[in-house]
Amino acid sequence: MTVAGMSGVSKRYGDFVALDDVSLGFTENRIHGLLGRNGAGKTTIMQILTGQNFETSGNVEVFGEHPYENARVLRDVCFIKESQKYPDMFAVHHALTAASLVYENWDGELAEELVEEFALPLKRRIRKLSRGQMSTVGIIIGLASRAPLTFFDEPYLGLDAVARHRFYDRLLADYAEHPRTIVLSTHLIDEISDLVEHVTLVEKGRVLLDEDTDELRAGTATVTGPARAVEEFAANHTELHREQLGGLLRVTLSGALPERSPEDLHVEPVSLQQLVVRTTRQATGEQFVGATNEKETHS
Ligand SMILES: Nc1ncnc2c1ncn2[C@@H]1O[C@H](COP(=O)(O)OP(=O)(O)OP(=O)(O)O)[C@@H](O)[C@H]1O
Repeated sequence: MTVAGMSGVSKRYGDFVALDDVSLGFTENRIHGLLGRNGAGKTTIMQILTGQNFETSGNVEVFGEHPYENARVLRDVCFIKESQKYPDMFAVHHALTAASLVYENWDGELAEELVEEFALPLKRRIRKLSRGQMSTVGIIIGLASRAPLTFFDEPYLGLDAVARHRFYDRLLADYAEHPRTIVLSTHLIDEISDLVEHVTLVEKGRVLLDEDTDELRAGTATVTGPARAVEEFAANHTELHREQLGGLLRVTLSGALPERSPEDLHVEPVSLQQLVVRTTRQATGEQFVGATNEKETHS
């Protein structure tokens, strides 16, 4: 069941089109990855779904209703973002107390455990916190709120790799015990590729991919071999990427791939990071020649 979605949504700021006919849905009790380059429109999508912004046209529904100024909907929604503002005098414990009053599923014990685990100074004023500590406040609120619909918009800024992985582990463990709908927007695709069950990729205000992670992986492969054999295999598939390696050709393909491939071809899975980069390049018509120009991280 879709708990939050939009269909045919556009968002304009003056002449600028931030969202262009976007249709997507976030399914109940799933971890979703909302991916895309800087300025793609991810935050705008999350703002609209959390009633903090308004679509120019199209339909938006969260728990069956429009979220804007809708207390009934918004009490079940938690939006964690880097730019969260707190009153000047607020210390960390004030922020946690405020959150405990807002979210009816708030788990105070979990919040306490996380404060200890992330070594967060409870009495320190929020404006004195380091960037990573600020992110930790958001992560703790996002997890302990147990809101049926939780958005994390790049929740890790300033956090070191150990703390980020602690967050992913905690998120997964808590989600296993208390399933809910979680939308994670991030640029660190490799780090979350085993976490997200569904991927929505946006680019320049349009949706490029909206698919379950398993299906995406199953429907994509990199095929390497003698050029003619690869060309034959590649016919009738969408080509995301092509590299010539001397006499060999390597292509990344998407679409229903045959279960068996000819013996002279080497077929490898594609990481989510590669898939996202290649799909985005293909959609934007960016051409990269040869392997040396590839600045991708491989997982
Ligand atoms: N209030 C505004 N007025 C004008 N343009 C805006 C406004 N808010 C956002 N935009 C533009 O809309 C586009 C989408 O922005 P958005 O913040 O949704 O991107 P994003 O995918 O979250 O990017 P990032 O990964 O860099 O955070 C950007 O080009 C941004 O500059």
